[in-house]
Amino acid sequence: MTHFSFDIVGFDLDGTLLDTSGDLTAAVNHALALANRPALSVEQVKPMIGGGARHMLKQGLTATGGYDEAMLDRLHAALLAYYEAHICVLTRPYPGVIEALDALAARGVTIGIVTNKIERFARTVLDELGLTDRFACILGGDTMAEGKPSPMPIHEMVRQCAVVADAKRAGAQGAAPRAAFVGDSIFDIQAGQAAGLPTIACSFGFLMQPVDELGAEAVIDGFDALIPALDDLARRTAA
Ligand SMILES: O=C(O)COP(=O)(O)O
Ligand SMILES: [Mg+2]
Repeated sequence: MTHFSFDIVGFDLDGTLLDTSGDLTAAVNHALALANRPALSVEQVKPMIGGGARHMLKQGLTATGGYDEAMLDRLHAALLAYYEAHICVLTRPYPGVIEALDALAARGVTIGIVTNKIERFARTVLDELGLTDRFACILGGDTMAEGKPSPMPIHEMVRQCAVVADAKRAGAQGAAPRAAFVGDSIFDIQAGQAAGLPTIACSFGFLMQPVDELGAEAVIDGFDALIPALDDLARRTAA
């Protein structure tokens, strides 16, 4: 008999649930072109994603000749305007995401999102893909006073998901709901661990360094591995 013992699973968005690299690369290249910089490839941009759009643009400008703050402010605004207008052209869920979210829902697991994307943009992409209603909460980089790697938005995600999880587990009062966090960047793993959650790293995401160096409690190579990894992690981290 297997009891699925995480009540709450939090997910990062970019590079974890969704491959947003094509649309983010187009937005960076739009900003770089305004500064007469050469375009970057999707593979060059991927490791620049995960710390929010401004972080990504800084990296793009550094890779193509440097920047000053005034230039960064101007191009950041242009990047966001372009991205908002072209936010879901190439963006798709990774293979197996829908099936994995269905399986979690069937098990009564409450799921939330903590991304460093602007919350409004995260909601727009998820709306366009018809996924918004699956999540008990969607927290962006601008939702709380601090974004990942701060544990602040992870704590808030757990707090909001727990309200839903507790309502589902009406008979199981007393024990706090158990939560895990799934992400692709060092910011995700640091934020999750700082909030006291076991973490799972996605090897297919926008890695800033080799996945084994992230220090996550588990690694998955695809969404077909998510449920077994969560089951295993729940067993290993049971009190
Ligand atoms: O860098 C971003 O814009 C968002 O990245 P995240 O969804 O991986 O947190
Ligand atoms: Mg990410």
